[in-house]
Amino acid sequence: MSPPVLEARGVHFAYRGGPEVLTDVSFPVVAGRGLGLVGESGAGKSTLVRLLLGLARPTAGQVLLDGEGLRGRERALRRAVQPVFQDPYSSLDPRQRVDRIVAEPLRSLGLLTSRDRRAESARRVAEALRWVGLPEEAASRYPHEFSGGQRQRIAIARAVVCGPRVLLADEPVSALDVVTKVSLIDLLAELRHSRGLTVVMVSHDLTVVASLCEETVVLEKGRVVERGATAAVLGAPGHPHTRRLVAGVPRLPGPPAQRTAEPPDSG
Ligand SMILES: Nc1ncnc2c1ncn2[C@@H]1O[C@H](COP(=O)(O)OP(=O)(O)OP(=O)(O)O)[C@@H](O)[C@H]1O
Repeated sequence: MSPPVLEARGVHFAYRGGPEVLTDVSFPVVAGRGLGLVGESGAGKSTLVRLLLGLARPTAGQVLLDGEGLRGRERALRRAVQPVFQDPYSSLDPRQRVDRIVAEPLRSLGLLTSRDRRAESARRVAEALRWVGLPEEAASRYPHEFSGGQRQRIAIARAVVCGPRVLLADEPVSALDVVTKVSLIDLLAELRHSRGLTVVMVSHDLTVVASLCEETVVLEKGRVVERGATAAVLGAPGHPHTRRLVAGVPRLPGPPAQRTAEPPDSG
């Protein structure tokens, strides 16, 4: 059996001089199975994302890509795992045009190999923009010319342009209004199928996790307190922390109860 595409194995982490913020965290990311990372603010989700992206090293334990440690494999990791961050305003360089922003992974990973690299880059950027539902002419514009939802699409185009296997999304929709949020979730679901992407998603919003992820890992104060199939973890939570998270999901009020029809006046 092939190893998980990505795995945290006995991961511990402390920021310099600080207390441990992740303790013995282990879980596999199985190719094709979306994984949600949930937990209260400060639980360590974003820190874990940084470790999974190789932006910081565990103080003990390991992050594995295809069953092997990351040391010396930074390029393979970047090729396989691409991030999408929360804030579509700060994550795109306002001085660069969209074509340059989206092509960045192609350039930095040395993936433009044909003789006419400009043409190859333009073709691949146009293709990525199409995958995320943006018109080709978006390539020649600047980030400030787009709405928040469109900017997040640009960030997703940049993430998928190099054909990664995993999209690691840290609160990718939490800065957006509900309608835009739903359309982006639909886009991520579609990319999962059309591009064969495995999505790992950090979200405060359990409904987002439930709609996109087959597996869920629940973190509390840097420890995994529950993990498994999302339907089981969120549907019938076994740990008090998960029960609190589930109980905190706001529910829309139902339609007003229909007034029972008055019996016809027989009088
Ligand atoms: N750069 C840093 N230096 C020191 N401590 C940090 C740093 N970043 C985060 N922490 C601490 O690490 C712990 C975990 O933070 P982290 O941001 O990973 O949690 P989180 O679950 O992503 O929270 P949120 O949902 O609010 O984003 C917290 O106690 C936080 O204060």
